[in-house]
Parts: sequence; C-alpha cells; structure tokens
Amino acid sequence: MSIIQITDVTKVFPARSKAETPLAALDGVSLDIEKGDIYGIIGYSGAGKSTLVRLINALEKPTSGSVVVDGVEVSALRESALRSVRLGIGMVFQQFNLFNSRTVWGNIEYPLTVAGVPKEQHQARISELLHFVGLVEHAHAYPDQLSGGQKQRVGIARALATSPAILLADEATSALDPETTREVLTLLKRVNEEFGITIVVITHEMEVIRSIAHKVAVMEKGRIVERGDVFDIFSAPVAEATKRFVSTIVTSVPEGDSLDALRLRHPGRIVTFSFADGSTAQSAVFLTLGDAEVGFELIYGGINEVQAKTFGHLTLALTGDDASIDGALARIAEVATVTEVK
Ligand SMILES: Nc1ncnc2c1ncn2[C@@H]1O[C@H](COP(=O)(O)OP(=O)(O)OP(=O)(O)O)[C@@H](O)[C@H]1O
Repeated sequence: MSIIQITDVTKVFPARSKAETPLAALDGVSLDIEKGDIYGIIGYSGAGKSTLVRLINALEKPTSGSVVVDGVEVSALRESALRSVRLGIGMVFQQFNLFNSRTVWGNIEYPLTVAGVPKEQHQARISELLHFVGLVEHAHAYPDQLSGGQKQRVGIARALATSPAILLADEATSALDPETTREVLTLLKRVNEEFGITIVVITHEMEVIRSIAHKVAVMEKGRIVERGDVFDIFSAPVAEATKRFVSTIVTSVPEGDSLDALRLRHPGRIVTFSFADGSTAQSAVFLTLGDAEVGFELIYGGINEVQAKTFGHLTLALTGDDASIDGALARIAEVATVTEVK
C-alpha cells in the first residue's frame, strides 16, 4: 500500500530577477512509496530533492499535480489542516537543527509540547527514546557538548517523539565522518525495522543508498531518470546519471586513465563479464575459458554485495587465438553479460 503518492508534480519557482526565466525545480515527477519501505532519492545539487521533500511535508505546494500522504491529499489542504499531517511526518536534517539553549531532554520534549501531549506522559516517552538512541547518560547535556553523531541521534529521537508514520531524512549523514555515518544509518535501519516507519532518505551519496535503502529514485534536473530496487539499480544501471552514481562505489568496465594503463600492460583482448547472481556464473566463465584453452588474467573489477545479494564485474585479459576466444565468449554470453572493452 502506498503511503506517499506523488502524481505528475511540477513545481515552478518564479524568476529571481528579470534576466532569469522561471525555474521548474520539479518537472512531471510521479513517485509511489510503499508503507514500510526505506526509499532513497539521490541526485546532484539542484536536482530537486529538497523541493520534493518539502512537498511531502507540505512546506511547499505543487504548481500542478497531486501529493497524497497517508491517504490525505496534502497539496489541497489549508494551512490549518496541515498541522495534523505534519505531526505524522518526522524530519531529520543535515545540520541537526537542534535548539542549542535546550538540553537533549528539552530538545526531545519540544515536539511533544507542540503536539499537546499531556505533560505527565513526557517523561516515559523521552526516556524510551533516549534508550532507543543510546543517549541516556547525555539527557542533560547541551548540543554543543555532543559529537556530530550524538547530535544526529538527538535529531532522530526528536523526530520520532510523536510516533510519526513517515521519517524524512534530508542529507542526514552528509555532515558526518564515515564511521559516524555508519552508526546513524544503522540507527535509521532500526527505526524502520523496529517501528515499521517508512523512511525517505535524500542523499547525494550512493553508499547511503547501498547501506539502507530498499528502493531508489535517481533525480536529475527536476525529473526522475531511473528508479527501482536497489540491487537492480546497482547491478544494471541504465541512465547515464545512475551509472555515474553507481561508479562512485562499484568498479565496472574500465574507462579513461584506468583503461589506458591496462592497455599498456595487456595488448590483447580485454573483456568484462558482469553477473547479477554471484558464484555460479563466475565459475562457468572460468570453466568455459579453460575448456576453450583461452588464457586469462583478472586485471580489474570485483564482486559487490547489496541487500545480501552479490553481483560483479570482472575484467579479464584474454590470450589465445581469436576463434577460440569468440567461441568461448558466445557460450559465456548465455550466463553473464559480456562487454569487450575497446
Ligand atoms: N524557494 C526557491 N526559489 C527559487 N528557486 C528555488 C527555490 N527552492 C529551490 N529552488 C531551485 O530549485 C532547484 C532545485 O533545488 P533543490 O534544493 O530542490 O535541489 P536539491 O537536489 O535538493 O539540491 P541541494 O542538494 O543542493 O539542496 C535549484 O535550482 C534551486 O535553486
């Protein structure tokens, strides 16, 4: 069941000066997010990711199209009716957005007060959240006494205070080092698994998508250029923008300087074999080459794991006569994608 349904949404911002033309930050975007999913939205700066998030929590209205959240058409609601919709959506930010004048406890209490939760219920809820994010000992610390990772854990506890059905994480780990990023992503995964909260993760880092997302949409210039299950997108990206993102963490076919360097060392035929189902296809490649008396050396690539499934791109330098190589490649093409590197 969809919990967020965005249909043919366009968002045009007025020109900032007479010299400029109005800008379509979103241009015909449709996106369905299922309840309980972790959905990643990736794109470079200016792709329209934040605008999309601001439409989901109704901080912006679309120029055209509709945004339905948990069965409510938020794009049509008046400001007064939006309050209850926003209570069902938690938000985590890159710069944490904590109140520096309030303690950890006070920061987590704030949304409870705003939502009108009776005071006598605050203590139990805050204490539960502090345990969940592992900050019980820091309850009375102020944000500037905390590390970045601890601040983000407060941000997550605060976002969960009113038990939202949806959590929007806008570049939540972009200000953190890799180790702390892993901790925060693990926490977000627990939020999803233990509470069944749907999470929308906005990022420009493919590693964030690989670590926690089930599905991903790739945005470029206000449009979604590709979407799908994270494993499919990583193992066989189609759009150019997707390929660029995937190549930041997956070595596939060698190109540019890497290819030039390989060519110098291996003047013969260079072929990349790509598989999406791990070891069976790999052994078939090696056995077929051996049977055809084609020599091979692994020179580039590797095996990757996404969502507990493996895929790989292995580039081999082949030696032998062309007819044997061609025969072997034709047989291998039945179990793996074969790309001759030119
Ligand atoms: N309030 C606004 N007025 C005018 N233009 C805007 C406004 N908000 C966003 N834009 C423009 O819309 C486009 C998309 O911006 P958006 O912030 O959604 O992209 P993004 O993918 O989130 O990028 P970033 O990661 O840099 O935030 C950009 O060109 C931006 O300058």
